[in-house]
Amino acid sequence: MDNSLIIALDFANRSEVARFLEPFGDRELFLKVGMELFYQEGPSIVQLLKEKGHQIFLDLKLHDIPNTVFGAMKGLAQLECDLVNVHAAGGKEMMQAALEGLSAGTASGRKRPNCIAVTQLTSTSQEQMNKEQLIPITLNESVLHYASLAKDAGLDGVVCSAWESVSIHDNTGNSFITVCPGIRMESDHVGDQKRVATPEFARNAGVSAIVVGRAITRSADPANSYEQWMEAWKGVHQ
Ligand SMILES: O=c1ccn([C@@H]2O[C@H](COP(=O)(O)O)[C@@H](O)[C@H]2O)c(=O)[nH]1
Repeated sequence: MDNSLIIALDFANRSEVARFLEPFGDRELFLKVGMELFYQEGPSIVQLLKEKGHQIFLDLKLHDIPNTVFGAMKGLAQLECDLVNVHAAGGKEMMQAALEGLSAGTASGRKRPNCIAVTQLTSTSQEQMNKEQLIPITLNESVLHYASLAKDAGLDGVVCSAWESVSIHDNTGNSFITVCPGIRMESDHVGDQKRVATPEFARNAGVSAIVVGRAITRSADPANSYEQWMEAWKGVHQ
C-alpha cells in the first residue's frame, strides 16, 4: 500500500479498459475498479485484471445495514482484491460487520483484503456538508471523527483528502492507511472535486496512497502521463 499510485479505471466496459492498458504492456499497476465499471462488467473484470498481475482496489463504498454489508463483503472477499471500502457514515457496527464478512469470505491461510472507510467524499465542501448534510462542525472535524470511528471499528484506514492526512495520522497512528483521491497537478481542471491537492503536497503530508483518475485515463498518452505522475508523487525519477 505504501506510496502507491492507484489509477481509477472509470470506464464503461472492458474494451475501454483494454484500450487504456494496452500502452502499459506487461507493467503491473495498482488499479481501482469503481461502480461504473463493476456494475457493467461484474466480478469477472476483477478476475481479468488480477490475472494480469495488477493489484486491485474495489471501490464500491458499501453503505447499508450491518447484515447486508456482512453478506456483501463475504461475497466480495472471494475476489481476493487488495483493498475494499465502506462509508464511515454507515456507523461502527456496519464497519465491524464489513470486517466480519471479509474474514468469513476469505479462504483459510489467506490474508483478508484491507478495508478502509470513506470519511467525507473529496467532492464535498465545508459549505455543502453544513447546509446539505446538516453537520454543524468543520469538515476537518467530521473527517477526523469518521477516521476515529473507523479505527475503533478495526478498519485499516480511510479515504480522505490529502489535506486531512497529517491530522488523521496524528490521531490514529502512522500505520492507519490514508488513501487520497482529488489529486491534481496545478494546471489540471478540478472538475467536480472540492478538496484537491497536488501529488507533492500529498507526499509531504505523508499520504499512504493517491488515487488518480481522469488526469491519466483521459490523457492523450496515458503511459507517459503515468510516468510523470509517478515522478511527481515519488519525487524521484523512476
Ligand atoms: O472521496 C472520494 C472517494 C472516491 N473517489 C474516487 O476517486 C476517483 C477520482 O477520480 P479523478 O478523475 O482523479 O477525480 C474516482 O474514481 C472517484 O470515484 C473520489 O474522487 N473521492
